[in-house]
Amino acid sequence: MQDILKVAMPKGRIYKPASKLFREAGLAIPEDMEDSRKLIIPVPEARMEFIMAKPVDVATYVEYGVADIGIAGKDLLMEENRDVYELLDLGIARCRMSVIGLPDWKPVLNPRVATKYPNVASQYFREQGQQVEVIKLNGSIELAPLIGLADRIVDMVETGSTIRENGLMEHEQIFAITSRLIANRVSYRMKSEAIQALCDRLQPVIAAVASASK
Ligand SMILES: Nc1ncnc2c1ncn2[C@@H]1O[C@H](COP(=O)(O)OP(=O)(O)OP(=O)(O)O)[C@@H](O)[C@H]1O
Ligand SMILES: O=P(O)(O)OC[C@H]1O[C@H](OP(=O)(O)OP(=O)(O)O)[C@H](O)[C@@H]1O
Repeated sequence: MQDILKVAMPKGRIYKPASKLFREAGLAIPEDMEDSRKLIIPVPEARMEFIMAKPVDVATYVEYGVADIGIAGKDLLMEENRDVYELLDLGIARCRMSVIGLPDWKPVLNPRVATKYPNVASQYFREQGQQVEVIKLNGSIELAPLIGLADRIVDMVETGSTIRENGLMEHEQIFAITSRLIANRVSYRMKSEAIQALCDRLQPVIAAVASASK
């Protein structure tokens, strides 16, 4: 009998494009899965079980093997550095990680940097040879330079409207972000057939979406 795959599915921003990708790959995933309050959703037709997760927790579930595979943004994979396999770049939820500040920002000694991504920010400035004080925030990061909490921020930019509407400027781009399909290391071996079959179904859909957006 074929294995049932446990999939950690991020709620929120990534959910729609990810579930669309799965459906286009021929997997019978209900469209309204996210609307319900149910957290574990079996989809026997697709031989899958979906675990509806907070995006930041997906890689944790996959590392610990309570989910065989999952979908996570590259931003969180870089920040969390979980021990998981990255199988596919799904090409969805595109944005970038950037250093942002006021347009008239001037270099200061030991600047304060506010971010949701303290590991990413520390590593970036370390590699730049700059000493900074990193302040961890959980949202509305763009507030920090406006209210004098930080000199700069490290945050995501997608359309650029948040920085524009707050009179901020993108100073440097650190890396590009898309969502990735990740797998637990043991599941990757034990359920290799089911995981490979899923990748084989997803790959042409990802390629078609990429070429349509060129
Ligand atoms: N404009 C964007 N801002 C933030 N994340 C984005 C953006 N565009 C795509 N993403 C991707 O979506 C993921 C975040 O999704 P989402 O905003 O739903 O979760 P969240 O950060 O936990 O949300 P919140 O804490 O606001 O509820 C990121 O990890 C990133 O990969
Ligand atoms: O370039 P844009 O299209 O404006 O998108 C970028 C914004 O989106 C994210 O915030 P989010 O909406 O997740 O809210 P948050 O402030 O609670 O993190 C991110 O932290 C930026 O603030």
